[in-house]
Amino acid sequence: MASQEKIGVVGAGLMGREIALVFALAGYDVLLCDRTEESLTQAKDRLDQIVEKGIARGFYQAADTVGALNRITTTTDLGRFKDREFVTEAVFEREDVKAEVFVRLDGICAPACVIATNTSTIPISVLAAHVSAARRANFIGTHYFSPVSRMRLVEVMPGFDTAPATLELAMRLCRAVGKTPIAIKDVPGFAVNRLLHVLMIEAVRLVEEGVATPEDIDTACKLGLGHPMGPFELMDATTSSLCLQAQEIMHEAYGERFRPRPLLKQRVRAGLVGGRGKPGWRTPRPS
Ligand SMILES: C[C@H](O)CC(=O)SCCNC(=O)CCNC(=O)[C@H](O)C(C)(C)COP(=O)(O)OP(=O)(O)OC[C@H]1O[C@@H](n2cnc3c(N)ncnc32)[C@H](O)[C@@H]1OP(=O)(O)O
Repeated sequence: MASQEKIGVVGAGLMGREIALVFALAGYDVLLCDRTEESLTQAKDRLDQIVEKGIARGFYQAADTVGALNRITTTTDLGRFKDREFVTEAVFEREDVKAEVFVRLDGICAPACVIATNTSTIPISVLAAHVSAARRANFIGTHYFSPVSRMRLVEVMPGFDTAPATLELAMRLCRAVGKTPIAIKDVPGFAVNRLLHVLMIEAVRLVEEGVATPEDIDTACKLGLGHPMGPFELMDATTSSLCLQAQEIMHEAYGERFRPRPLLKQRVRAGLVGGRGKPGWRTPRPS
């Protein structure tokens, strides 16, 4: 078998840790970096849970998962990325936070290393401006969907200066880890988030107008449209704060049709954002 690329993932949160897992399950050697040992331990615990559940449900063979988990090395030292050949950034969805990571990676990684970003809304060419002109040929967007271990789509976006070989490599690696990549033009929100947030904004508007409850709207989407989860369950799973951020970026880019609803803004300011253990639209406040 031809030697596989050495993979790096920066950010061990909801997306990064599972991106690391899918590469490791496909046999790749993965280095996963985050700022603190605590977040790395949390990530490993969560991956253990995902794998355990996956084995019980017949998605994975127990023997394969032991090897896969062993193929993920964790570190808080980005300096160790100098031997990596394909690095995916999956840190907080803010340009300044991502920019800091790109500047550092650009200085550490070999010239041939490809840097991919898992941004969901920020244009790739805007993020590519934070690496050197030479690196921009090796810079690309690969947008995974949550939960990454289960969702098969990856949107792949070349920026203005991305080389065709970088696009080919990204598409090949996505397929090698069992995903279905689609090549998308580099616009804010790409394709999926533009579709998703139109639905989410209208769902919140229905609640504001008292037309239906979040629970009934989720039921409507599941039983009437065949969606696996309703928009409020999905906002809770991905967090309302991340949804608001995405809508703000797309509102700035496209105007009125993505203006975040006042109720969503108010709930985020009140801390009702969802996510694990936090109250959301459908997850109750602790009594
Ligand atoms: C934010 C980004 O830019 C864009 C996005 O990622 S948008 C999100 C797109 N994702 C979706 O629409 C996923 C919708 N969900 C599904 O299709 C189904 O739940 C599924 C196929 C993932 C799993 O189905 P199924 O196995 O029947 O459900 P279930 O076992 O209950 O769910 C698996 C786990 O994934 C979690 N989950 C489901 N969707 C999630 C999501 N979008 N984000 C985070 N967690 C999610 C569930 O809470 C559950 O967690 P647990 O293992 O701790 O209990």
